[in-house]
Amino acid sequence: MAEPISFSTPDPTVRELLATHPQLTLDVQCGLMMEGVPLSAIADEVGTPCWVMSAGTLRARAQRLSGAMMQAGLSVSSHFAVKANDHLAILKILAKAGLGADVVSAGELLRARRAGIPASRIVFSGVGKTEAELRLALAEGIAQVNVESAEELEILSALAVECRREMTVLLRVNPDVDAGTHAKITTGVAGNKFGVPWDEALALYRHAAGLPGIRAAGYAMHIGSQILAAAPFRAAYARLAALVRATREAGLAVSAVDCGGGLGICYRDEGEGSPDVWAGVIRAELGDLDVRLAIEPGRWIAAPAGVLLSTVVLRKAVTGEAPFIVLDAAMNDLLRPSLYDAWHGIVPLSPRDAVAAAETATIVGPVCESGDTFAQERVLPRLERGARVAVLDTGAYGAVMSSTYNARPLAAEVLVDGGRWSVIRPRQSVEALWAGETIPDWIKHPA
Ligand SMILES: Cc1ncc(COP(=O)(O)O)c(C=O)c1O
Ligand SMILES: N[C@@H](CCCC[NH3+])C(=O)O
Repeated sequence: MAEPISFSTPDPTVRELLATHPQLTLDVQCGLMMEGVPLSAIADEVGTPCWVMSAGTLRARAQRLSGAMMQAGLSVSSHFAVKANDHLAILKILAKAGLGADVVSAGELLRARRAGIPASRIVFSGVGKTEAELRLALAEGIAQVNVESAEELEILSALAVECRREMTVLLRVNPDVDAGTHAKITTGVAGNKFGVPWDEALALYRHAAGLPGIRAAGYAMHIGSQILAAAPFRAAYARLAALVRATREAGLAVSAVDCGGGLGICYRDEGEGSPDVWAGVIRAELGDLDVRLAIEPGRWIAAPAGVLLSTVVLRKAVTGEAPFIVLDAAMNDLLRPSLYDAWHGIVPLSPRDAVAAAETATIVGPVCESGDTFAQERVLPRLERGARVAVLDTGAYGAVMSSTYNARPLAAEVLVDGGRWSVIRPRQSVEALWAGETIPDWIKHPA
């Protein structure tokens, strides 16, 4: 019989991870804890797979970010990138912490409004806003639309005139700066679909300033996500500052600059993006422009606040190779490893989930895709059938990117807040999967 691993001296793979994840603690008896709540108790009651979010971590990180901006002497509006986590409870917590919303669809706009975020604190980004979405933005009277092309500008102007409204517009500029992140989440190099090429931006801004229904107020930028170094931000903001100065020299007013989001977190051992460094770069490059400054953080605030709980369905031995550990969570729940080869920490929930010393194993989901792999040949405490684990840093781009592929219902969602916790979205039923589907009569009853 294997000796249980002592959680008072946890396995080094677990210890190293938890050293960079202070939002989670380890209790000798109860195992992994979030805000004093044993995650195994949530798994017992709600079952797995199950997303768990920490309200306290969300609040602390939102405060840490705005504190860093203030410390740098900046007055910056923060608009949470709703795409990172659009649950109403999460948006409500962040709204109460003083954040507005950066939205990219009518659905996100309406979610933000539903969560109580005032229209005056909502900005609308995105490369392909439909006419219906722009009409909604005008009708709601949101703070600003970040326009991404000459074509969008014309459409918005015509709609604003038709609706007898005026919309504040920031032109999203593509600075052609490599954010040094994964190619699929890089948005600010030439060839990306996002924004207006920076050397064409002034001409378009001049045009915008003369269009009816449009109030050209400034420029926006977002160069990518999971950015850990200061250099890409510095290079991009320097281009933005030069553009603001050139625009003013051309006799046009500029009153606002939106710096985008993108600050990265520590998934493994890479260290996390520093809010102080980010604030310092904004201050150095844009601080003396006398403009309203804004940021659009998503991942940095929400990712470390969440975990995905899962159970080992079975161990599959492969002669001469690392065994497969098949979880009940899959790529339909957490897509990031399949889509970006993203690394997420995996930690046993309690001492009884990790009964033997570490081994090398490949952690997969049950979906019929070879890409449904959470971790390739990872050294982890040995996980037996029925063992439960937490997949870390899934509070951003986790539940929001889920699908029901392979007819797998959406997982339950739980919110922990101090000692309390509550299910904030029950597990989807199997029946709900086909609830909206109909079979035409001519197929049901062929003549
Ligand atoms: C326009 C825009 N703003 C903000 C964000 C948020 O980025 P992050 O979650 O990396 O902070 C994104 C996503 O990358 C985005 O596309
Ligand atoms: N979905 C990406 C981030 C993309 C951000 C959207 N521009 C991720 O999970 O890392």
